[in-house]
Amino acid sequence: MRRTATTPTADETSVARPVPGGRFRSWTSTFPRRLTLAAVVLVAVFVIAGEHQQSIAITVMIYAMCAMALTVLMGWAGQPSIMSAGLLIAGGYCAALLGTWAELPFLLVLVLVLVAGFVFGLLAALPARRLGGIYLLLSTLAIFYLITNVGNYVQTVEKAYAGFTLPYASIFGFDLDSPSRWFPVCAVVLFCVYEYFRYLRSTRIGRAWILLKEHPDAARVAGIRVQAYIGTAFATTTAFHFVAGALLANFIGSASYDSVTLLDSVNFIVMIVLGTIGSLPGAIIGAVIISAVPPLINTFFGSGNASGFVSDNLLAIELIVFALIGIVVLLDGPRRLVAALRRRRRAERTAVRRKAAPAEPGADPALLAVRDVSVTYAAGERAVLDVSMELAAGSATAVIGRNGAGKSSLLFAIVGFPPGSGGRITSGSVVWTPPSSSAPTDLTSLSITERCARGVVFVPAEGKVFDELSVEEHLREALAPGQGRPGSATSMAEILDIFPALAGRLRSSAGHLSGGERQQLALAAAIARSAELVVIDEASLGLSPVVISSLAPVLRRVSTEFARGLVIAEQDPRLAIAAADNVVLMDSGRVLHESAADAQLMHRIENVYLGRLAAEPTPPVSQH
Ligand SMILES: Nc1ncnc2c1ncn2[C@@H]1O[C@H](COP(=O)(O)OP(=O)(O)OP(=O)(O)O)[C@@H](O)[C@H]1O
Repeated sequence: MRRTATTPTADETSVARPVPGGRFRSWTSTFPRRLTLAAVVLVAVFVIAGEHQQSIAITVMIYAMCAMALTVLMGWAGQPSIMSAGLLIAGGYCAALLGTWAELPFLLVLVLVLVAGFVFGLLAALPARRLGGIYLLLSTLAIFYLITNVGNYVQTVEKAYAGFTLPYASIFGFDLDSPSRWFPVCAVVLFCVYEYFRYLRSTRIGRAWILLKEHPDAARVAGIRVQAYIGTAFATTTAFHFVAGALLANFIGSASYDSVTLLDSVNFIVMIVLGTIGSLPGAIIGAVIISAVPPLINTFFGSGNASGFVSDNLLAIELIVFALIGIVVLLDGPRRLVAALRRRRRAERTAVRRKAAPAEPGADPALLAVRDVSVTYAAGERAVLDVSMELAAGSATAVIGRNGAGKSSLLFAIVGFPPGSGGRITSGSVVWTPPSSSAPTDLTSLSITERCARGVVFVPAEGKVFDELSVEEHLREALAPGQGRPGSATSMAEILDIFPALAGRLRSSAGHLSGGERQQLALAAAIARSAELVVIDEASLGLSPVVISSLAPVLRRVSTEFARGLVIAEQDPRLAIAAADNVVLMDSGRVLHESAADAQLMHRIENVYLGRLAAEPTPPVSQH
C-alpha cells in the first residue's frame, strides 16, 4: 500500500506510544472506577483500623509494591529473581544516606532513591545478558548476599549494629510521625505504582516484555532489542523496590541489613504465585494474604492460645501454610473450584429444564443433541452463541465457516476443552445418547478424557499422532483393552480394511508419514478406540487436493459402513459436502444455515466464503 501522510507505518503504530483504542484507552476509561474503588477500600481500612492495624496495613502496602514490581519482572518479562529483600535493604540504605547524612527533604530522597534503583537495576540486569532460568535466579541470589554482606560490613565498621537510624520524614512540614500519617502516603504511592505499571502494560515496553516472556526468539525475529528490554525490566522494577525499601526504612526508623531476609524474598514470590503470576491486583491480594497469615496464626495458635508444639513451631507452620496455599494456586485450585461450582449450577439448570420438557414418547433420540450452546474463553471472547444441532447415529455433519467462525470452539464444546485453552460452555447442553447405552448423558460437565471413555473421540487439527511411535504401535495402543469405550472391539484387520494405505506402513514412524497418511492414522486410531462419535478438526489441513478427494470416501465409510457418528469442522466446502450428510454453516459464533449436503449448497457456501452473504437472498434451508 502506498503510504500517505496520515498512514503510519506498521512500525510506527506498534512502536510509538500506547495503541489508541487498545489497552491505553481501556486504561484511561477505567481509571475513575479504579480510583473510586481504591479510595473506598483504603478509606474504609483507615477508618476501621486502629493504630496497630494501620501499621500492619502500611507494611502490607509496601510489600504489595514489591510484589507488583516482581510480578512485572517475573510474570510479564519472564525474568526470575529472588533478590527483592536485598533491593529493599539497598533502598533503605540509600534513604538513610540521603536523608540523614545529606539531610535532603523526604520527597527529594524518594526521587533520588528511584533513580539510584533504576541504575542499580541496569547493573543487576547484566547477568541476564548471558544467563537465563535457574542460573539467572542464582545470580539474583548472589546479589542479595552481596547487598546483605556489604551492609553487614559497613554497619560493623560504623558501629551501627542495630542499623542506621533515620529521622522522622516530613512532607511540606507534615511530619510522618505516626501510622495514621504514614497510611495515606503509602496508599497514594501504592496507587500510583499500580497505575504506572498498568500504564506501562499498555505501551510498547509492556508489549515487548510480554513477547519476551512468551516467545523470546520470535521477539528477536520481530526486531525487538531483547537485552535492552530485559535491562528496562530490571531497572524499572528495581527502582520501585528501592522506593519501597526507602518507605519501609523511614517508617520503621532504621535501615539495616537484617530488616528483611531471604525468607521475605521467597514470600514475595509466593505472593505473586498466589496472584496467579502476572496479575497486578493478584499481587496485591497475595501480599494481603501472606501478610495476614502470620498474625492470624499468631492469634489462634500463638503463645496466648496454645502451648507446646504449635506455639513453639509457629514459623514452620507459617511456611507450611504458605507452601500449601502456593501448591493449591499452582494446581489452579481456585479456578477449578469456580469451574466446578459453575458446572454444578449448569447441571442443575439442565435437570430442571429436562423435567419441564419431557421427551416425546417413542421419539428416537439423536446420537448427539447440542442445545443452545454458548462458549466463552477466559479472556472474555464469546466464540459460540446459542448454537443447536443434532446428529443421528451413522450420519456425518460438517461444520464449515471462515476463520474465526467458531467451528473449533463448537467441536470443543462437544469433545471437551483441552486443558489450558481457557474455554468453557456458559450455557446450553450437549446430550449424548450412544446406541450402547439408552441413558442420555449431558457431556458438558465431563472432561475431554471422560468423554473419550464414553466413545466421543477427537482428532485435532495438529498434534494428532505421536512422531516417535510406529503406525502399528499407534494402532495396537488404540486397540488395547482399557482404551476408549469399554465393551466393544474393533480388530486390526477391520482397521486396515478401511485404511489400506496404512497396511504397507505399519513399521514406519508416524513422524515419517505424509500429511494424508497422518490424517488416516489419526482416524484409524480413533476408530480403533471404538469411537461412537468421531470429531475431526480441519480434516483437510495441509493436504493436497488429490489427498483431500481420497479422504472423502474414507470419511463416508466411517459414518455409513461402521455406523459411527461423525462431526468434522472443515475449511474446504467440497470435502465437507462430499463427506457429510448435513452441513452447518457458521459465522461469528452463530449457525447461519443448516441443510442437507448437496451440490446446490456449494454456490451458497462460496458466497459466504467470499463475504457476500449479506447481499444474497435467504436460501430455502432451515434457519437458526
Ligand atoms: N484459546 C482461546 N482463547 C481465546 N479466544 C479464543 C481461543 N480459541 C479461539 N478463540 C476465539 O474464538 C473465536 C472462534 O475461534 P475458533 O478457533 O473456534 O474458530 P474457527 O472457526 O475454528 O477458526 P479457524 O478455522 O481459523 O480455526 C475466535 O474469535 C478466536 O479468537
